[in-house]
Amino acid sequence: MHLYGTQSINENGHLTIGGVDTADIASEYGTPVIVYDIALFRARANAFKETFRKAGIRAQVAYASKAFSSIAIYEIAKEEGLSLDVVSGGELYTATKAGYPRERIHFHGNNKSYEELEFAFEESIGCIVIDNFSEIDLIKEISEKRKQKMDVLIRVTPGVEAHTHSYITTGQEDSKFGFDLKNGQTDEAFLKLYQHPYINVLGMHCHIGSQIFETESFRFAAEALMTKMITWQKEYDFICTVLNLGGGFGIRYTEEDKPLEPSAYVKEMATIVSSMTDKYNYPIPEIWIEPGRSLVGDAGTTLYTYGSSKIVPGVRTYIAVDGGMSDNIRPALYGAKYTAVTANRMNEPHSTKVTIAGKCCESGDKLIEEAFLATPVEGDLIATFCTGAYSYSMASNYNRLPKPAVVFVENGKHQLAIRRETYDDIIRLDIPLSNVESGEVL
Ligand SMILES: Cc1ncc(COP(=O)(O)O)c(C=O)c1O
Ligand SMILES: N[C@@H](CCCC[NH3+])C(=O)O
Repeated sequence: MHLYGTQSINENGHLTIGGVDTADIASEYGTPVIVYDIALFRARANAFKETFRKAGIRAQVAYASKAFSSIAIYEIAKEEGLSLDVVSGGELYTATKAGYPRERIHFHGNNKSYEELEFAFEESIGCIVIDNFSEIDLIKEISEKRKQKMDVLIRVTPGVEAHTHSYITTGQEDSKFGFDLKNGQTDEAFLKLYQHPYINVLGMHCHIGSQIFETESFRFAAEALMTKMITWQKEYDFICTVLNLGGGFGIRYTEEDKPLEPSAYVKEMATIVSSMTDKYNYPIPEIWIEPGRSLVGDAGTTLYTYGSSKIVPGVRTYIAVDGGMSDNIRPALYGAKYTAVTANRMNEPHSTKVTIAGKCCESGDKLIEEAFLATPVEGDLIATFCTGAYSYSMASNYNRLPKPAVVFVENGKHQLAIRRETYDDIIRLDIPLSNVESGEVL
């Protein structure tokens, strides 16, 4: 059994995280509940930052907060000195509520609205990552109207195919994100921007995909972007000061996943950047990265209660838990694999093969097709590991299930970070027809 971060087993045979008994968390906050190991998040953040520091590379590590966005996690990211990647007005708003230093906020998105961009200007954020030609027009319009400067990066698709699930690759040419590097779009975007009085092009950005376990694709991407930067120096005497290579660093969901140390990726990036800058006598740019999953993924554990079961003779035993695809869509959406344990009986052999099903009205609502648990007893506390990234942030109210609570643990203490939704939260936007003035009813 593989435990993550501060996870351990106490004298009662219970799973503990951050020195806190998961059975206590379940009884205090109910289930499902997502528990974040904050010490592990801090360690992961530090590992990236330290690698750059030791290599003597000027860098920014931005937390790609689409993986898990909340005021509390932004507060921790801020404490750790991370920059922040946001992809919507909602994430930006959350960051402002967390008091995030505006100069460290980077704004992404392939269809930022006028209002979202204006919000970014109002907040004087650190940089906007421009994704397409319509956005260039909007940014020009807003910056000229406000007479306000803005730093930008140009997002490009370098034509790199990362080896991962096709839905989570983003760097290939046929992608909805960014300007194509090879067909002239990137140059066209650059020419529209680089002499603008209010727009300051810092450099280029790419993100080639997610859950990547090799460094080669990052090398190809860095090489492709550096080559373009060198061309712009020759042709327009323009120097990019930032090279942003995105996120995508893989984590261990199951034993089949073999994640690399942050240093492996950083070394690869640094090697190619320094060899090309040496060769072409180009000033070394700052390297920015945007890890999401690799900062929060394995720091999150979801606790569920096992309620009912069904045996399909000769086929499988389903055990159903009190959450499902509503709090973790990844198995249904990507066929993502997870591991689980019986958190209240950790010392018992985990040798009973079951399928862990959710409670949504959907046959595909299976969290783990083949899980090995202690012989299941109704009421067991089932923990699924590595649910810190893209679970809560992709959660829904399908079947009008309330979203789970989120609890942070560290050094034997626990703290509610997002309260469990109530039924009233779920109906709060509903407008009963019976409320409508008579005469206007459908
Ligand atoms: C632009 C960008 N940056 C960073 C990330 C974070 O990726 P990951 O969570 O795989 O590190 C994503 C998501 O894939 C992204 O689209
Ligand atoms: N949501 C995806 C990753 C998408 C990353 C954002 N570009 C996942 O769960 O793996």
